[in-house]
Amino acid sequence: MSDTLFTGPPAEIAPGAVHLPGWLPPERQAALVERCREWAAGPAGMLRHTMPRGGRMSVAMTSLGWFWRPYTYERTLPDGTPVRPFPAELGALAARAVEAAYGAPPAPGTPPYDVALVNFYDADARMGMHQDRDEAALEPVVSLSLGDTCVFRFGNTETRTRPYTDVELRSGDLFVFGGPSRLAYHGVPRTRPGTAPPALGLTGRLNITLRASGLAADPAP
Ligand SMILES: O=C(O)CCC(=O)C(=O)O
Ligand SMILES: [Fe+2]
Repeated sequence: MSDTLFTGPPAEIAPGAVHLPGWLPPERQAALVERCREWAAGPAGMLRHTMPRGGRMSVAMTSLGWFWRPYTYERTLPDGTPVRPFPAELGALAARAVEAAYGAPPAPGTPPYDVALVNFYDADARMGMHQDRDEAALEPVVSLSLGDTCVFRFGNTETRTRPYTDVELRSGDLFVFGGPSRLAYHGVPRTRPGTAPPALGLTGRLNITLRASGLAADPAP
């Protein structure tokens, strides 16, 4: 099947929420999967976080730039080890993604993209409806999907429930949500195991979100 079958024009799913199918070419997808393998190796590793009420997330994740755990960003890992730095290549990717979604790159002087969450979904992993609201900045969230297709549920800012739109996110798809949709509830009710492009050598789904934390890199002591 042609990879270009799924490339298409940007689709506005909600005001400020844009889906760009097949935005990342296959060779860039493969390179990014390799980078994810490096990032997953440490020092934080892929963690399935425990939620405040005791449940364990089914998605395994690591973060770059800042250490995310429910529901905060920290400058170091729990044992004091520095967090793996946010790679410059991801900052450049975020800027290109914002431009592709909205027609203009992030304005000069806006809070920089400085944190990436790398999420891994095995066949059983899901992510419940939530808002991305641990950031102190409201720059758009940039989301890249690799590997298995998933159902991405994109809702509204008021409730975890309807109205929402289910979108299939395939390997290479870009989804950007900002502006009036920046705090919309969203989640991943399921993936479609075995749908990853074979050339990626990936069993499961990776999702990378790029965000501006809005947090000071070197807060005053
Ligand atoms: O896996 C996805 O597509 C969504 C991930 C997500 O919502 C998050 O990391 O906050
Ligand atoms: Fe999210």
